[in-house]
Amino acid sequence: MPSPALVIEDLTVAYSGRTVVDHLSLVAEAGGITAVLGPNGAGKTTTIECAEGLRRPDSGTITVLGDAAGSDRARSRVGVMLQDGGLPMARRVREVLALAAAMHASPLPVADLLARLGLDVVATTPVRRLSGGQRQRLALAVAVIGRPELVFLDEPSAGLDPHARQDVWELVRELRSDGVGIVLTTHLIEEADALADQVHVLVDGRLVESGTPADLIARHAGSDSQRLRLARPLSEGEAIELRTAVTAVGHDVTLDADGADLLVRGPATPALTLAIAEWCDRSDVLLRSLQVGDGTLEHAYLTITAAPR
Ligand SMILES: Nc1ncnc2c1ncn2[C@@H]1O[C@H](COP(=O)(O)OP(=O)(O)OP(=O)(O)O)[C@@H](O)[C@H]1O
Repeated sequence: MPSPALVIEDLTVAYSGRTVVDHLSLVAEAGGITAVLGPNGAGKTTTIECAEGLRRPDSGTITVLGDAAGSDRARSRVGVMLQDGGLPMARRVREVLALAAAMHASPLPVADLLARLGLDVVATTPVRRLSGGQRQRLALAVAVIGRPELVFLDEPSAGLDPHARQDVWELVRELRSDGVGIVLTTHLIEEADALADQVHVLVDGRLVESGTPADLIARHAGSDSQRLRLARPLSEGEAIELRTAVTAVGHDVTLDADGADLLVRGPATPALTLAIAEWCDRSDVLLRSLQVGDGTLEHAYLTITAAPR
């Protein structure tokens, strides 16, 4: 078995005395797609920046392709998707990619990459005139042009339209079939489900769950929870009323309300479904969907991140 692409051991990072990554250990296999998930502020970007060698940890060790993170050898074999700030705004798209290609011994052909990511139509456009999604795709192109062995992608399809997202997913899958390891962060659970071989979930700087998407679904999206999606977020008063309505009909039923997405934990029964529907009718709230033990990664993710710690 090849050695892992990334090994993080006991990583701790604090900002002004506040610990944001807390004794974190995780492994990303070579040639696979590893997704790092977690709520806003969980420490994902901080962790990835340490692995990229862009941020110095307070303690812990990170090994990238067998070398210390941030070492010249590790950097030369890794591709990093820079956010907007990293792109030269005055340069034209093709020029940016040509410059990036010139820094590598055996780069991918610039024209091919432009076409694959739908950037050929803006090849002569200055970066500052690109849309958010086009900049995102250019940043991805810069990350992969040097044929890296491991690529770090921070929210690779954030802000992309559905077609552009499919193009990015296709490129990521092609990289994997070429044996490239990919570590990505995302808030799109659908993206992790579509791409990831392994998923790690961070909450408050700690690793709280790891496994394949199927493992996580089996462990956390059983029939003992139901997910509701409402047409609008509930007020605090409405959330209390709905909580009262569902707990009145079931033993051990609890409700987590976060915006318009709600998680009802407890045995699914027809009485519970009726209580939810009746409450929606009384309160004039449209129920967009109700999934019972739906077996999706999103359901598992919501259960994992809602659990009290
Ligand atoms: N340079 C910094 N100085 C101080 N605090 C920081 C700095 N960078 C990040 N933080 C804090 O560290 C915590 C973790 O941030 P980080 O960006 O790693 O989280 P994240 O999981 O990537 O979040 P998001 O999903 O919102 O991008 C947050 O509370 C953030 O406010």
